[in-house]
Amino acid sequence: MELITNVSEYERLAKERLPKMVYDYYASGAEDQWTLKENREAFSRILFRPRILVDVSHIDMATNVLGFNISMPIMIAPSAMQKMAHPEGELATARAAAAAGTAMTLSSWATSSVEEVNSVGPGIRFFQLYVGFMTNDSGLASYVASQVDRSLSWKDVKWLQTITSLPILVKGVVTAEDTRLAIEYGAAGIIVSNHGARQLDYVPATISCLEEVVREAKGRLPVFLDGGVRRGTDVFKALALGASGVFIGRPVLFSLAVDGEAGVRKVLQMLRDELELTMALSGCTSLREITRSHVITDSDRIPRSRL
Ligand SMILES: Cc1cc2nc3c(=O)[nH]c(=O)nc-3n(C[C@H](O)[C@H](O)[C@H](O)COP(=O)(O)O)c2cc1C
Repeated sequence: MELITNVSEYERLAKERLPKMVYDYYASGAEDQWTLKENREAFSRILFRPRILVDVSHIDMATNVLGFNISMPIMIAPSAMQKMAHPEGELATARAAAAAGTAMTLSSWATSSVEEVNSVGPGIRFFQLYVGFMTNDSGLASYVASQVDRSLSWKDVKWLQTITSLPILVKGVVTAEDTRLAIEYGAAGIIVSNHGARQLDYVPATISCLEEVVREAKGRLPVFLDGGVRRGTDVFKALALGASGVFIGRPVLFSLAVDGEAGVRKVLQMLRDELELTMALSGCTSLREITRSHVITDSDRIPRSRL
């Protein structure tokens, strides 16, 4: 096995190993793939304003999501059909997430059932009811998945609350308008996501939409982000712009394809190590200490006279 030193290397290795059709299904984005590229590039335009001479000998990355303690603010997004990447599919992902002490999400198009995934042992798991909605219960999720279809609307967020007391996260919010609606319809949290740039091309990168959503949310509900997170520095940037945590998608599929459970464990460990280093070099000892003033974005660079 080649020595792997960063998350993106798994994509290259997965490309060599996977049937072309499977690789293309995992890797591609919609149409011109502008948003796919932008999800990464927008991160690279955000720069740091590090602080020095802070005692960073102890760094705490633990956090709490909807009442669940997790070891770090990095979780696993739902992605369909993981058995095309590795025979153990979602079960390997569940084991790796549990070992890392973080949460995973089971896609509504998973190749393992809720019961199978739960049988690997305890772990923090979100279950997707349909693209856009997730809850954190097991038994109910499969029931609800069979009830909802493409006519899903905001009213269904309310309806879901009549059949479960579990918190519902709404995924795919990228505007202030939808943030307002998510709050109005009782969402417990929001995931800023463009579904890995696989749906509408030419939507902005998720990291570029994050502040608009965070500003509108005003702390009334937690805001998470996914899309293009490949480095610990990306995680730090998302937290600095107000995210409560991030989810990763393709890195899980690619590392699963290359090395199964061990690959996914390694991805989580590398991101954890990189986030820890970024915090140390920025002068932050806990997630709370990561603030907006630790980064500079495109919008900060627009001269005041033009605003
Ligand atoms: C092959 C593939 C399948 C996916 N399937 C689902 C899915 O079933 N449900 C869903 O909400 N999101 C799905 N997603 C989107 C991911 O949950 C996540 O939003 C996205 O991959 C994050 O971006 P990243 O891959 O750049 O990390 C899928 C993504 C990929 C790459």
